[in-house]
Amino acid sequence: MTRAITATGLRKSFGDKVVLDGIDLDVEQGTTFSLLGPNGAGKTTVVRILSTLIGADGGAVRVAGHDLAREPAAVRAAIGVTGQFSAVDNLLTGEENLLLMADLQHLGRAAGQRRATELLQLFDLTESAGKMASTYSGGMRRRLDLAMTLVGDPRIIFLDEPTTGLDPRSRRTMWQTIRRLVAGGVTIFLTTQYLDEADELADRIAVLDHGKVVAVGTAAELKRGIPGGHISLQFTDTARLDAAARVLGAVTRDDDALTLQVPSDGSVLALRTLLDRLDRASVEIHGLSVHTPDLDDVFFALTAQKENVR
Ligand SMILES: Nc1ncnc2c1ncn2[C@@H]1O[C@H](COP(=O)(O)OP(=O)(O)OP(=O)(O)O)[C@@H](O)[C@H]1O
Repeated sequence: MTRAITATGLRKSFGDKVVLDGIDLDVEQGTTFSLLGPNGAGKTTVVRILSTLIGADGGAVRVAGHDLAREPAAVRAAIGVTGQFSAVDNLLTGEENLLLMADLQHLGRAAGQRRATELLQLFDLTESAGKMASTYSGGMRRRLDLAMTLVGDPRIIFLDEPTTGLDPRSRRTMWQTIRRLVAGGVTIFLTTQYLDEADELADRIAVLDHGKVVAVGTAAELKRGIPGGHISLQFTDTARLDAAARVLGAVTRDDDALTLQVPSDGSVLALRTLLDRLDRASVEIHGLSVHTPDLDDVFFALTAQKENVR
């Protein structure tokens, strides 16, 4: 697999505040990579460095095959960036915003117009193309913002919290757009605070906390890597609860709710073994639920409670 982005030992401080403390990242071409982390963990700082907006204090970075320190212009030509704050000019129409972007990228009048028309269609903005951007909803503005990023047909796109503030329907539309781009071979570097978004879109996820990558892998690998899976059993009375606790040994019990929690890897085998043991001891259960760790559990297990503002 070809690498779209590699970063090794990336470091950045603002004054005496260490924001990135030697992080490594590795993103394959044509995939979605998500950087997760609490507020202030350093996600935007990573995006700003990888997209040449600010310099790093140390480390080596290659983007689209180019050394970031030596060939920033070549990196800039290969990437698109949409930040947390919209680049849309409110005093222009949607189409004019796209044409302005095409002009800035020296696309030429005819090619620029073609690209603008194409992107307006792709982002479902054709009908509102002639309206002032100030009249657009938040979701339309986000779509226009992303369309503007795509004018130069970048192969690597940095999306810094692209769905913050969007309603559920607009988020879904943005997710579909991102999937379509990746299907077309584009690499997406996505920062988000929404765990479901990373779970839904990312091929690989890195969790950033206090300037360090504390875990990296697929969502499934991250979930397997933390404890938290358990089977919860419910009983009709304390006698049965006591009997089950004796049979099963190391359990967490909640007498008020008449439940026991048994650690489990979530496999069918673990469930069957547990039920067999209760069966053999003739202990009847009233209800049962299996809890496998989700990305929320991963996030809470891996990131510190203390806010990342130092
Ligand atoms: N230009 C700057 N000068 C000083 N400190 C900065 C600067 N930019 C970022 N920081 C600090 O660096 C840390 C990381 O900020 P960053 O914006 O990268 O975090 P983040 O993970 O993107 O957070 P959020 O999820 O809130 O956007 C924060 O403590 C922030 O205050």
